[in-house]
Amino acid sequence: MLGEEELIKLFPDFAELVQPSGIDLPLDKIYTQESEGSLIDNEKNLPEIKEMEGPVYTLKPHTAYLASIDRKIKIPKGYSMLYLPRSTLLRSFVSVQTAVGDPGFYGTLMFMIYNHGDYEYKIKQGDRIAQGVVFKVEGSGEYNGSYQEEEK
Ligand SMILES: Nc1ccn([C@H]2C[C@H](O)[C@@H](COP(=O)(O)OP(=O)(O)OP(=O)(O)O)O2)c(=O)n1
Repeated sequence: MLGEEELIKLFPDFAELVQPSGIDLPLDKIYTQESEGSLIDNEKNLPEIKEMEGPVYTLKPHTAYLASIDRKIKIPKGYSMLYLPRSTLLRSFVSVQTAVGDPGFYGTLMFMIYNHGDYEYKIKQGDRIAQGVVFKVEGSGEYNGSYQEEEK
């Protein structure tokens, strides 16, 4: 796992968010689900989503949302990221569901937030919701999937 000094060099856009062994990831926007979706024979049909009005978002009980992370991220080739929820959210009955950040990925991270509680939960744009931890990958390939964006 990489520490602060390496992370600042590899993720300069996130310099002020670097922690001793990871990078804090701030919430940008929250989206609601607006239609059905499917995954059949690797044919993806993502549900339509609608941006909620911010900057303070109210998460209804027992409801799932998508959450985009502030600023685009570039994961350098040879490194992979895993995303873990901020424990304050877990202590508040809210989970952040994530997956793997592949070597070479560039774009906006999109996580799922679920309010497991019986009460509403309020969260503001800019607040940190997860921490990314970075690992060196031996013999790494490079991501070129459907969520890759073009670097400017
Ligand atoms: N919770 C997450 C986890 C990852 N990613 C980003 C970084 C990953 O490098 C990229 C692709 O993630 P996956 O490989 O998990 O996605 P799929 O396998 O579904 O997509 P593809 O078929 O394009 O590989 O999406 C994301 O936006 N949100």
